[in-house]
Amino acid sequence: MSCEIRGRTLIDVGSGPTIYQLLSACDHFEEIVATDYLAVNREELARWARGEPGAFDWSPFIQHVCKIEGRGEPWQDKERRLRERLRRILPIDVHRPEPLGAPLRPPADALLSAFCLEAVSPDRAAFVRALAHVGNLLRPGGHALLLGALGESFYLAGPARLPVVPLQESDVREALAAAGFALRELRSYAMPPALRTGVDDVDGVFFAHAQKPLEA
Ligand SMILES: C[S@@+](CC[C@H](N)C(=O)[O-])C[C@H]1O[C@@H](n2cnc3c(N)ncnc32)[C@H](O)[C@@H]1O
Repeated sequence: MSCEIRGRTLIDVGSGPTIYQLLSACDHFEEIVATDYLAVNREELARWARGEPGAFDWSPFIQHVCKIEGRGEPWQDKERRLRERLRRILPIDVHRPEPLGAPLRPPADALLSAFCLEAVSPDRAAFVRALAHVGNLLRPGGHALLLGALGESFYLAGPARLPVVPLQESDVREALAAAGFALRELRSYAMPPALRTGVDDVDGVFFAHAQKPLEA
């Protein structure tokens, strides 16, 4: 993560039941706010944060992240740090202009969202609106880091076939501009054949770093 992306609060939009996306980010913020629409996902995250028996075992993922970060940090230290910093797990609906139901106080220094906005938006116009809504959680000058699917129209979650709005890189670029963000970096990666397992029809993933402009 770029050394300029740090601060007091990071909000993760549509966390699901997962923490992989927070493992490196948690070193750069005092507080992590996780969010999800579904109570079942928030409860699973809370079980992990409390270290309850039976919660999903993220330790192999934490060990792997420590290895690729290459600082020789014991993985237990990172696990402890993320648990300490993950203080709030809140309900969210990105389709509302006020996604948390009330303003985040203080607004976040950075926003992270992985595979959420395109998965919950029925079309590109709704994706743009969702981006603008989550932008309301950020302070002026705050950073948005988005990870998402390209060219995906569905994914399977157990027996459910969930629709996704298929995006091209140009759609991501245009949506960020239309939602009022300044694009800093956009990278795309093609999905290697070995990862095309049939649980979705994703073509690739994008990584976007954008910034909310400073107020005039
Ligand atoms: C594909 S999952 C991604 C979860 C996680 N970020 C990850 O990378 O694995 C999309 C998430 O969006 C959540 N979601 C569904 N509707 C939503 C809404 N209206 N607002 C915010 N999140 C929503 C789902 O509950 C789900 O956890």
